[in-house]
Amino acid sequence: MNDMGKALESVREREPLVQCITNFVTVNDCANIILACGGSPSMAHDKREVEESVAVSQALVCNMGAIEDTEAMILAGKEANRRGIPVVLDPVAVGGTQLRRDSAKQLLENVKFTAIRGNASEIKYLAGQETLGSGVDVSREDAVTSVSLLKTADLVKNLAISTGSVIALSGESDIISDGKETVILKNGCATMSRITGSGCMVTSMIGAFCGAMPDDGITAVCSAMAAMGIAGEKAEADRIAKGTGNATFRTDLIDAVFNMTGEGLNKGARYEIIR
Ligand SMILES: Nc1ncnc2c1ncn2[C@@H]1O[C@H](COP(=O)(O)OP(=O)(O)OP(=O)(O)O)[C@@H](O)[C@H]1O
Ligand SMILES: Cc1ncsc1CCO
Ligand SMILES: [Mg+2]
Repeated sequence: MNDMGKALESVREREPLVQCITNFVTVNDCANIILACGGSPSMAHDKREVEESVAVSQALVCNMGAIEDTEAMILAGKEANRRGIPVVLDPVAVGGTQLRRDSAKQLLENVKFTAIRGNASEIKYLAGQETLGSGVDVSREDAVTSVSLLKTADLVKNLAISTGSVIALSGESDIISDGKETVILKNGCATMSRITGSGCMVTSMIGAFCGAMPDDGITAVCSAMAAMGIAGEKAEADRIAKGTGNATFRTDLIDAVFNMTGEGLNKGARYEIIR
């Protein structure tokens, strides 16, 4: 993995246009977090225009939250693959319903993803494990503990090898692997799971970072996830100081990404690399 601070600086220099086909719940937050880290968002999602739209972008983000856009995601994903534009997948609630299981299968069969980011229930489902998560949040039983951390890191690494994608499993610790390097990131705070969309937002940021550095997926994904975690810690300190709740936390989280520097990212990142 290369320098995270430089990765953030390169997003700000290159201002990648990030085409997102995402859900109506968190779409505005995703657009604003892309702007906060230095990218430029486009949320066009109609199948009649996505190929044209992705052709002028530096990255594509496909988020399964609202599910109705699978056809548009495949059209856009294939076009991005043809052009060598990185594609990022957020498999929201993938194991939860037959429709989502089928959509994910179709997406993975038709599109090569640079990175896939999901919570433990979602990533474990993609790795072929039975999971208990049925909604968009991780189930208590799937959440990674200190006991299951290393075993889960193996699962993430193996999924990276079998898909050829950088896999990021988010949670109290984030586990990220490209099959060669596996990184455990320890930033963030529990309040991040008390707002909707912290996952969708970090996946959108991964899109921006991959757009700025398409040839260094592991650095792009780790840097975006560390930036999000550090921003969560800043927003949590603000929340405690002000006595506010999750609505203000969401705003403070986006502000903290906006105000983050490369140096702040390097100083704040807490991680270990397992080989
Ligand atoms: N308990 C926690 N401690 C530290 N960081 C956390 C915790 N829970 C979540 N996070 C952070 O929050 C972000 C979102 O991760 P999470 O696993 O909650 O995604 P998600 O379930 O897909 O969210 P959503 O679908 O609501 O957008 C990640 O950056 C992750 O590191
Ligand atoms: C709550 C919710 N429902 C569908 S998508 C979404 C956003 C978090 O994944
Ligand atoms: Mg999610």
